[in-house]
Amino acid sequence: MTAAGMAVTGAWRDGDPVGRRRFAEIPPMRLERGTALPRARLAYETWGRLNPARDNAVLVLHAMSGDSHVAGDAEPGHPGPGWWSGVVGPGLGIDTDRWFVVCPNALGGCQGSTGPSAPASDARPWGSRWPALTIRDLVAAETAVASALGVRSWAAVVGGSMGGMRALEWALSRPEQVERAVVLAVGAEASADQIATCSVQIDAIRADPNWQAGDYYDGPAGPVDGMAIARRIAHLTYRSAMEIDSRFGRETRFGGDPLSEGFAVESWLDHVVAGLVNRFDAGTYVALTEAMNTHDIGRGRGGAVSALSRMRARPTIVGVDSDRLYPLHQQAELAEQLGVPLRVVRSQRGHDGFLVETDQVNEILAEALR
Ligand SMILES: CC(=O)SCCNC(=O)CCNC(=O)[C@H](O)C(C)(C)COP(=O)(O)OP(=O)(O)OC[C@H]1O[C@@H](n2cnc3c(N)ncnc32)[C@H](O)[C@@H]1OP(=O)(O)O
Ligand SMILES: N[C@@H](CCO)C(=O)O
Repeated sequence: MTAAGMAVTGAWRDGDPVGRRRFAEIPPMRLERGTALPRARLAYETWGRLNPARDNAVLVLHAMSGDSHVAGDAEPGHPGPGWWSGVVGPGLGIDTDRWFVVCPNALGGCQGSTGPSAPASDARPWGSRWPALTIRDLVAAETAVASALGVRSWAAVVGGSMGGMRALEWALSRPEQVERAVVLAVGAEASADQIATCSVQIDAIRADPNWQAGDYYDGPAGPVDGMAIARRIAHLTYRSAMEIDSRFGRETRFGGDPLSEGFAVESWLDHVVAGLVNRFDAGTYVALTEAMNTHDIGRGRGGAVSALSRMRARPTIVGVDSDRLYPLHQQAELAEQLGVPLRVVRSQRGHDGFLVETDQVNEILAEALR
């Protein structure tokens, strides 16, 4: 299970290939907890064209480990294809022949946006000095991208999981700027179960001696073992027990003796976790996971029901029937409170169903954007 030999941080660094990323400067901002964030930027990518009326812009928001590369092939700076390349593109659910699609890397991220691995004013990584964020801070930062592009309002804000948290917050905090909100695989607030699951992941990273209180960037090794454990925990919550059991059963690593070589499911976890650890920064993992724990659309708004009653955007609420992390009843409650039908993705793939069930997601998105 050792992650020895992995990179200290998978964060994007100045000098790495920029690819199609562009950058929006964020003016100094006051974070929700009162801390000042002096200077920051968001990396973003766009597809399609903003029309002369500037009314065809769609903001797509990624989940915790995603980035700005929502569509297209692998390219310099992005070793894999876009994380929703089956959903965003010409003729797809978010049709880039019609829509001007914008996808920013979240504040606190590690793929070009300012986050713990990025240089602070003294040119050293923020590390332990990085301020705690809320989901509302992420949304406040994203307004800089709209300003940079001259987008006054979004025809739609679309996101799943942590992206869905931000889509909800965009619609509630800036109602005049969001015409449609498409919210997938999330609820109105982080539940105790979700907070607990996130907290043990943070604990695993912080318990790694190479975490160094968040100031590991100059050291020989980052907290790769802690992050590998965190991602194992997370990945299991992203998939369903039914899928894992039916895919792997008691199959062994190499088809031989289970008493000597262990199980195929362990080898799968090793593989998917190594991918994440190599491309992602532990400081960002902690910062964004903590931000997800703050998710609560009702905070300061008289509770979730009161908040939702003020929604002006046309909502589409989508859940995955086998999601054990953000279970379907949470989307059912959102849909009921908003008075819209719940859209259900049928899948064995659990929470990740919103990423992989592209046919169903395309159909729902095409309808939501019609
Ligand atoms: C909205 C967002 O922004 S999220 C951002 C995108 N998310 C991520 O990138 C998170 C990490 N990735 C994932 O969670 C997943 O890859 C998904 C959800 C995107 C796609 O899931 P799937 O295609 O079902 O991948 P799955 O979990 O089956 O893993 C397949 C990999 O495991 C490997 N694998 C399968 N069985 C085994 C095994 N027994 N031993 C070792 N490796 C195995 C496959 O070869 C494949 O490898 P590859 O990805 O290098 O080609
Ligand atoms: N697999 C996705 C789902 C999280 O919601 C991710 O890693 O971001």
